[in-house]
This record gives sequence, structure tokens and C-alpha cells, in this order.
Amino acid sequence: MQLTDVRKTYDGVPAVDGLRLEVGQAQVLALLGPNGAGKTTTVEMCEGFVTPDSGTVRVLGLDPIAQSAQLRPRIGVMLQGGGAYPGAKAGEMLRLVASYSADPLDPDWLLDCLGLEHAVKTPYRRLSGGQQQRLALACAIVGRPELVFLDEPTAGLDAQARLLVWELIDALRRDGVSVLITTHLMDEAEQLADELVIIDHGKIVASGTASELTKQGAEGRLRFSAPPRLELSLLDAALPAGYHPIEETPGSYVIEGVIEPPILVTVTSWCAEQDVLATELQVDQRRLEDVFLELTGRELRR
Ligand SMILES: Nc1ncnc2c1ncn2[C@@H]1O[C@H](COP(=O)(O)OP(=O)(O)OP(=O)(O)O)[C@@H](O)[C@H]1O
Repeated sequence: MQLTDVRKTYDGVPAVDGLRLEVGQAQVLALLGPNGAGKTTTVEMCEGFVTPDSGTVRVLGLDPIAQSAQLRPRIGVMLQGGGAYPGAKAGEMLRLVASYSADPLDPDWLLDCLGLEHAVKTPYRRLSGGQQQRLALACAIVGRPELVFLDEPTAGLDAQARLLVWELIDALRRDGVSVLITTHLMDEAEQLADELVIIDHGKIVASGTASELTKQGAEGRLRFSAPPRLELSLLDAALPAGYHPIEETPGSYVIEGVIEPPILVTVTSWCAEQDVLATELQVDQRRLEDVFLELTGRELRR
């Protein structure tokens, strides 16, 4: 799936502003951004529900609007609100959606997988919010899509249901399915996604794996405790340029910079050479949430 220089403006205000995005096969890409950043508009253009003002969108090589009839059976879309049948029972709804597909997954198996086996005969409008959410996910994947769009798939789910959904998304990837998810949950993005894209005001502000993002411009820190007043010049010389150990308080040592595995090896080898036992060795890394807030600001979006 590929978006090239895609723009969409509502009432003169850009919702999506020159976005370039690519999701490879069996890849999970998470789109993150504050409220109003343009995530849903992006997903809706990929699904063929919204026409871009300019740029190109290709999903499985097809134009989602001009070639929607060919594309629809090959993609999965998680719709919120249950569609047009609020009185239909959960099992009936899923079987109906499955009947549109040439080679669907077994609906009963899928209901079991998503913990909905006791809700098979419950009318849609009587399902809890979390059950409706899981049924929407089941409807999105029952037709064995090659690519699935999940807009906040775990919003409002309890911890158990969230884990179930995460496991299912992981299983989809293992089966070669590509997944584009939007989420507000940093741990969800970190846990699931091969690539994270943070957007704000319709533009990409950062992208990469979770560990690449947390390293960007990071002021990481390595701390360890050891006997006070150690001679640090040999350690300083052994570390790469830009890393300087200091004794912050007696017996408490700190090295600032991006802390990667070779830095740890250098420190522990030096300790061994000095016959010093470092205790309380700790690496402080920025969390994804810190990176997100740094890039998109802390003020509330309205
Ligand atoms: N149909 C529409 N008509 C007018 N403005 C719209 C429409 N859809 C979206 N917008 C505007 O476009 C911008 C991007 O909205 P979008 O829903 O894509 O953001 P989002 O990142 O999904 O936000 P959220 O996290 O709140 O779901 C917002 O300013 C929104 O008000």
C-alpha cells in the first residue's frame, strides 16, 4: 500500500497535507497522532470512502475509488457502529459478512477466538461496547483479507480483551496479512507495529521502529554505583567520542548519550579490568510517550 503526496482539505484547512506512506506485505504500521491530526482521514482515503484532493493512493496496487469493486473483497475494514443491522444477532451478522467471501474463516471459530462464544445469539444493540468492538474486528477479518485497516481497534476494551486483539493482530501478520492501525495507545503501537508513523496537522513528524524513535535525539543515561573516587580516564578513553563518565555524587557514576549495547560492554569490561563490581547498573531511556509529546506538543487539541 502506498500513499504519495496525498492532500485533503476540509473548509480550507488541510486534514492531510502531503502524506507519503508505505505498508509492506505482512507489516503492521501504526499511525499515531493527537486528536485531529488526520489519521482517520488518511485511513478513509485508503479505504476509498474519501477522495483525496491531490496525490495518489494505491492499495494492493489498486485505486481505492476507481477500482473499489476489485479491491473490496481483498481488504478488511473495521467499521464502528455495526452497520445497518442493529437487531441482528452477533453470530448472524458475522455469518452474513462471511457469506460475501469466497473462502471465509469459520465464523464460529473466530467468535471463540475473540471471546464472543456466549454472545452468538445476542442482538447487536445489546452487546457491550467491548463486544461490539470485537465483533467489528471479526467482521473485518472473516473474509481473509490481504490488508486490514483498524481504526483504534482496542479503544474502550478492557485489559483482557485488548490482549486478545493484540494476539489476533500478531497472528494476522504471521499469516502474511498487512495491517494499518491508528491508535492513541503508545504501548499498543510499541507492542504491535513494525513501523510507527507519528503525524500532526496532516504531516509526518517522525517515523521508524519504536526503538529508533526513542533513540532520536535521546538524552539516554547509564548509571552505576561503585566505590567512590574511581580513576575514570581509562574508561573515558575506551568509550566512543562524545561519551564522558562523571562521578555525580561519591560512588554514583553517570554516562550521558545514546546507550547502546557496546557502551554497556565497554563499561562492564572496564569494571572487570579495575576489579570493581558495579552495582545498581541502570539505563534510562526515553519512553515513546515522551517522544510523542515532544514532537506534537503538550497542549490539548480541541
Ligand atoms: N468530513 C469532515 N468534514 C469537515 N472536517 C473534517 C471532516 N473529517 C475530518 N475533518 C477535520 O479534519 C481534521 C483531521 O481529522 P481526522 O478525523 O482525520 O483526525 P484524527 O487524527 O483521526 O483525530 P482523532 O484522533 O480525534 O480521531 C480535523 O480537523 C477534523 O475536524
